[in-house]
Amino acid sequence: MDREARGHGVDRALVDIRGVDLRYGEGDVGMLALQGIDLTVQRGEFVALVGPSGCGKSTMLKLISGLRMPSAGGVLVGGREVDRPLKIVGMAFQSPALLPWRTSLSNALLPLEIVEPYCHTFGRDLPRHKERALALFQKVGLRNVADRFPWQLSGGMQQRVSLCRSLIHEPDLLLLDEPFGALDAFTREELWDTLKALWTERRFTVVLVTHDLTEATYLADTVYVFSQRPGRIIHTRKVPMDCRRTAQDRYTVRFAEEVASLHEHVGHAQEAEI
Ligand SMILES: Nc1ncnc2c1ncn2[C@@H]1O[C@H](COP(=O)(O)OP(=O)(O)OP(=O)(O)O)[C@@H](O)[C@H]1O
Repeated sequence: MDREARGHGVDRALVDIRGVDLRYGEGDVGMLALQGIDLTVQRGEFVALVGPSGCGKSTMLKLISGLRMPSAGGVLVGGREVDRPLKIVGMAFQSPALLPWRTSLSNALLPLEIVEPYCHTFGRDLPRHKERALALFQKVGLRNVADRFPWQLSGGMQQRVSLCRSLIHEPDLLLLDEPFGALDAFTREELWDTLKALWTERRFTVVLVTHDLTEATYLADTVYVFSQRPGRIIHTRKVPMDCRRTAQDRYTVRFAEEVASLHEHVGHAQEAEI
């Protein structure tokens, strides 16, 4: 497809997934996890992937980050075919997975120690990196925890450190796999606003996997609903920004209708034959 045919929108795409199938394993023991996926994420867009358990949402993140290659079709990130794990990606998961022997600050700095090009000058740039990490800590509501170890922090604090770690190298693309799934409702909602504020300020591109339709509606510009395995996109929903600007918007009829509509589509996905 030439540039004209792809149109202006696709030219701004950071992630462009075309006709992708992904199969785990070979032959009779192989299993088709994703089928015929076409999905474009624009630069600065916030996208959520929802759908039944096992429909291939996390597999989508593995494809985008280059941890898995498609069995058919192609994945472009920043206009380049993804053929190896990407460096421009930040990732956070349901488990914060912090290293217990490192302090919070040292955990947050980890990507700078191992990701190119930062790793080459890590020692020299450490004071500057620390300053940046502490500023990020402030932004996500972490105070006086830099020298504490993960086991001295609450789950919510650990997840905030994990969020800082995923953003410290200023990635273009943030991939989030149910990062708030294990938190209590109050902390989870606080972190939605933390993430929203960071995204509004920095406009990185986000792909969020979640089971929480309120979370998807509140945070994402576009929500993709996946079918049961093999995962296909069965519904694409643009969420109007004016119904999700502030936490109070979540209690409006308009917002509730958005969530209810998504719920219906996920319900159809769950009922559908495999
Ligand atoms: N490394 C792997 N090898 C074989 N099968 C796998 C592998 N990883 C995932 N699968 C299978 O692929 C399918 C999709 O898994 P995936 O984790 O992407 O789903 P998901 O939608 O993220 O699920 P959940 O919502 O439960 O986290 C599942 O059936 C899973 O068992």
